[in-house]
Amino acid sequence: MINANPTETPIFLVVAAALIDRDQRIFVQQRATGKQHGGLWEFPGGKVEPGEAPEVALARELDEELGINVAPSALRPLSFATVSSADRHLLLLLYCAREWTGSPRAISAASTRWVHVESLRQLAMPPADLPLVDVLAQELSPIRCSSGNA
Ligand SMILES: Nc1nc2c([nH]c(=O)n2[C@H]2C[C@H](O)[C@@H](COP(=O)(O)OP(=O)(O)OP(=O)(O)O)O2)c(=O)[nH]1
Repeated sequence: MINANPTETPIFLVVAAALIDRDQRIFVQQRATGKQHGGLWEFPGGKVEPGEAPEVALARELDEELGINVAPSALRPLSFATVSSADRHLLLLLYCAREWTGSPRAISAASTRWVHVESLRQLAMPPADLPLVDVLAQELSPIRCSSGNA
């Protein structure tokens, strides 16, 4: 049951990125078994630490999880989703990025894939991600999430 007392239910702020390559494919990774939502596919990212700016947190997570360097200024806000449970309100901020240095590789994830947005719908993802995939599909047709190099 969702806690009705707002003072007792913290916001759990998570940032994630849709990395988009020149073929309009999106990078996703499979969460390791043993973690919450283990085995499901997600956008790379993670928790915002206290005092951290969201874009800085996301750049840090992309470095830690994928070994790539993304300038916080290259992260463009795309959409957000919320999922409330008894102990927290998950607030998931989705950004997109088309520019980074390095090649994304699985450092902590079980597996990784580059997929077109229509194929994203075939993958099992956490509930918060489902509306975000719809927004991503809208953004990619026609291309609105561009940085001029696509
Ligand atoms: N990164 C990411 N997390 C997501 C997505 N969708 C979704 O519900 N989540 C949830 C799953 C987790 O409850 C939370 C992220 O927490 P996490 O534990 O993976 O974050 P983290 O990398 O900072 O954690 P840690 O393993 O370093 O402790 O957000 C998504 O697309 N990407």
